[in-house]
Amino acid sequence: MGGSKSYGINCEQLDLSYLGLCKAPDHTAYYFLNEDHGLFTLPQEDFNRVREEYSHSRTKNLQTPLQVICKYNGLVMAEFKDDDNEVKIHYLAQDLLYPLDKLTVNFLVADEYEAAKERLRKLTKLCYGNRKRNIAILINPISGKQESYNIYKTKLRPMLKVTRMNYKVFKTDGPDFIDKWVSRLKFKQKTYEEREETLEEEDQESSLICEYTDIVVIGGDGLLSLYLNSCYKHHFFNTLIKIPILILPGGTGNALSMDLGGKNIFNLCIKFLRGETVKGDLIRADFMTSKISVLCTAFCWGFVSKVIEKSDSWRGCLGASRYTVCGAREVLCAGGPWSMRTHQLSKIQHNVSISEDICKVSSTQPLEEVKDQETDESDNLETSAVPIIEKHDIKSDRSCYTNSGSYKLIKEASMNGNMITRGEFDFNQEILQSQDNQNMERMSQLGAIIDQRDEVDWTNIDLSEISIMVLTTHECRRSGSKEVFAPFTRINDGKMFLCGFKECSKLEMLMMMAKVSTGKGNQVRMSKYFHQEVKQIRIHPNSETCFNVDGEVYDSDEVILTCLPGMINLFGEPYKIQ
Ligand SMILES: Nc1ncnc2c1ncn2[C@@H]1O[C@H](COP(=O)(O)OP(=O)(O)OP(=O)(O)O)[C@@H](O)[C@H]1O
Repeated sequence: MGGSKSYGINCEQLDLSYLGLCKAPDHTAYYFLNEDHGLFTLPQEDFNRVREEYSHSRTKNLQTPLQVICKYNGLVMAEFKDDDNEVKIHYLAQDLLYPLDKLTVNFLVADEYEAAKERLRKLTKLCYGNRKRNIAILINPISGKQESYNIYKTKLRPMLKVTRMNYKVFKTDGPDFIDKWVSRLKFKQKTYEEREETLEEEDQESSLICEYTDIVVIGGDGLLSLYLNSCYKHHFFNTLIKIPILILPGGTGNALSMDLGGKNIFNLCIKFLRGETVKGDLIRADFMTSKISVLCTAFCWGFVSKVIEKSDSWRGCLGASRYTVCGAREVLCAGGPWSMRTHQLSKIQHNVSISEDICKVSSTQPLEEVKDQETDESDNLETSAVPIIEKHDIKSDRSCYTNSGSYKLIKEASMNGNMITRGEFDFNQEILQSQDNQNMERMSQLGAIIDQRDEVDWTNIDLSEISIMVLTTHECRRSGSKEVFAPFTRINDGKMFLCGFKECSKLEMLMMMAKVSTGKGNQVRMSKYFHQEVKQIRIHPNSETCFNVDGEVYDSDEVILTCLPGMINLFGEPYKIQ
């Protein structure tokens, strides 16, 4: 048994009625379960003294320290063997050296076993609820240091196994994988009971549920971005975007995962098991030409974009430090003396405008077109192109799906509170009939109204004195370092910020980069750093520069970027603002 810690517990906090008592296999210790403190233990010789102490103490302060095995939130799951009166408790050890540990206790008395079982069931239900989950795990094997699969195998999988959740694992085999995978997702209509739970959601699309209840992305920000953008193009974006996402840091930068507690993967997994989510902000990018996309991390151009583009070829040899090394090189190696102004390197010449208030903007491509292209393309795809590498199906229920790929749907309707019809109909036909309504609804929900692009009051920002500019909705931490770029904003604050460095010399630029890398947020106090909250910005690129959208390189094009507050559900918890 690893990782026990000793500390005294104030008896005022202990409700002894919640305590369970069981004997250790070697009869030398007693174990307690408590909703506030989790699982703790006491040597046998101390037990009677503590009980005495408790019953006589007026202050209810225990002098004898208890050994805490795991805090309440570290309790993962319990297994029961009725024949042997045995309980196996899986928990997170506190030293995290061997994080997932287990304790097996055999009860000598059947009644005690039954009582402990009851308490453990209650505790784990409090922890994880009763929600039936079917989890899709998407792994990018080439991202970052190629650790994604290992993260799954050593950290997430053990927890999923003991909690007996249904899950399927998919390994990406190239850049197109996610798009194909999303286009093949299956949906079914909510049952009568499921719809009862969400009475307010009565429209066609809200009554659908995806085959997966949770998505786990193990890779970098690029992989998450690919997933979100594939969802964005899907017919049922409104349904897909509600599916909560866990991002485990398998990539290089892992900015969003780091901001949600990804530094401690075990704690993040526990939050995932317990269903602890936050509403995250997204950015919608409307490009003048064909592409419409959503961003979850940052939109960069100029210097930053150039560094990210160049550093991609250094992926193999430098790993996570490629951005820092490449950034420093860009500043230092471009011609000219030390006093040279860095804006000459970055060549930011865009016009940027900020709208006065939250306004609706135009969509440059009718969404029907996007959707039709997708449908045509996905029809030609082979299902076998999506490799399932692992499947863990506790209670497989595929009765709703037919083998043909199109699937049947059991429709339940009610009249006077009773279910009166139960028939099957072709779901694809229904999709065709409802396409127009869905797209209008979806666009209005996203704040996109066609042909109002020029009705917005735009204010120009003078870029002549700016060296670096980034648009983001969260802190932008980096794994493998302490770096924090925008320490004043959080993924769930409903805000989007334009931030960066004003024109500075090479030396000042390097100093600023050094401040960012300490992670203390001191750059914010420097006069050359700026940040400004914006609802929407428009960029007119007038040079041959590229954009960087969540780490992926895009050709530059006129674009309007709009904040979509609270659009996604993400597992984890952002850092508290100091
Ligand atoms: N199997 C694969 N083979 C080749 N490329 C892939 C594969 N799977 C995904 N990709 C591509 O890998 C790119 C990078 O992915 P990802 O964001 O996961 O890692 P990263 O760039 O190392 O991390 P970060 O974005 O945090 O810096 C994406 O553009 C994606 O299209």
